[in-house]
Amino acid sequence: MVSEKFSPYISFNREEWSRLRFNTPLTLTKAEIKELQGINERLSVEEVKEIYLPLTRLLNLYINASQQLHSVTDQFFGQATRKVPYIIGIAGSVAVGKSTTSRILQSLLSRLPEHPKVQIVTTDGFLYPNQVLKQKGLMEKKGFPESYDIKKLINFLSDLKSGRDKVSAPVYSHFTYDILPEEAVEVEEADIVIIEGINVLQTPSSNEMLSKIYVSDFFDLSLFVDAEEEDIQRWYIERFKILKESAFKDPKSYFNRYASLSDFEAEQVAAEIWNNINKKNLDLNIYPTKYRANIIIKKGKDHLTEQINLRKV
Ligand SMILES: Nc1ncnc2c1ncn2[C@@H]1O[C@H](COP(=O)(O)OP(=O)(O)O)[C@@H](O)[C@H]1O
Ligand SMILES: CC(C)(COP(=O)(O)O)[C@@H](O)C(=O)NCCC(=O)O
Repeated sequence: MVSEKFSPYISFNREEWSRLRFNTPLTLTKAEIKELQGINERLSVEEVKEIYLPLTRLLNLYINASQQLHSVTDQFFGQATRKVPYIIGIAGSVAVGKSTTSRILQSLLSRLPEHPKVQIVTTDGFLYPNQVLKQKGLMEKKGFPESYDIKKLINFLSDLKSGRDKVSAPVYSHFTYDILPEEAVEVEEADIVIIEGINVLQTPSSNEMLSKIYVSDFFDLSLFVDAEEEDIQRWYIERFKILKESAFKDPKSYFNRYASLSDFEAEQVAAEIWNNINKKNLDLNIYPTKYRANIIIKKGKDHLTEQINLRKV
């Protein structure tokens, strides 16, 4: 816990934060609101207006400031350096809403007057394939730090920040529950890249201090999506039940064996996976990274943001 008095963060409740929208030039037409709801049909329009528009305004100011810094550095060198993307890291538990947050920000940031190209890369693509996880005895530890090829992720970020025009990342499928060996996501001439994943604020454990480089060293800004554990568990179980009625029904789905479960049985199975894997990972490896973030978004029971903490320095 960071004590209020000495906290490096300024805290805003929902109302205080929503006032910071001021006159953000972003207005949302009905069509745009519809498009945003396509990201997540349960997303409330108030949440977008009161939380995400002020956040977009702040990110825009940060991005502009970083571009100015880039241009004074060029002046100092007396020559133009290569343009590099602005990188935003988004961390938080499994099922806390990282993908939803990333997609809302992608949509709003790409509407800024400069129309930046915004791409999302999820770090699950850097998990070892199931075959390797099985060999290492890590199938029950998917998402734990040791289940990721962090060197590969660091190399990817390093290529991105060194100004390469085109960088590719591996792809993970929640449907097959494995890496898709034939697929890759290309990041090409992006202005902003959102790196989303449970592990993005983690530091190497002392026995793997081979590299002193952290994933977050490549971030211009980081966000932690936070909520109470009991709420996240509920969202995890709800999502599992929705998947049981949709994706799991496909015989090719990894979880097809769960498609015929009753709702009650599905709740038991999801709670078991949550408690044995994701909750342990949250307590051990994810919550402890929260105060490394520049911005902490704390959501309440119904996914509505209750508090935003903004790092002062
Ligand atoms: N802002 C939101 N409003 C309503 N529902 C949300 C919101 N964010 C996430 N959810 C729901 O919570 C669950 C987890 O969200 P998701 O973005 O998939 O999490 P993560 O990427 O962290 O695993 C999903 O069922 C999603 O629909
Ligand atoms: C692949 C993940 C580690 C990544 O989490 P995400 O980025 O989707 O929040 C997670 O979805 C996962 O598979 N955890 C293992 C236990 C489970 O099946 O939920």
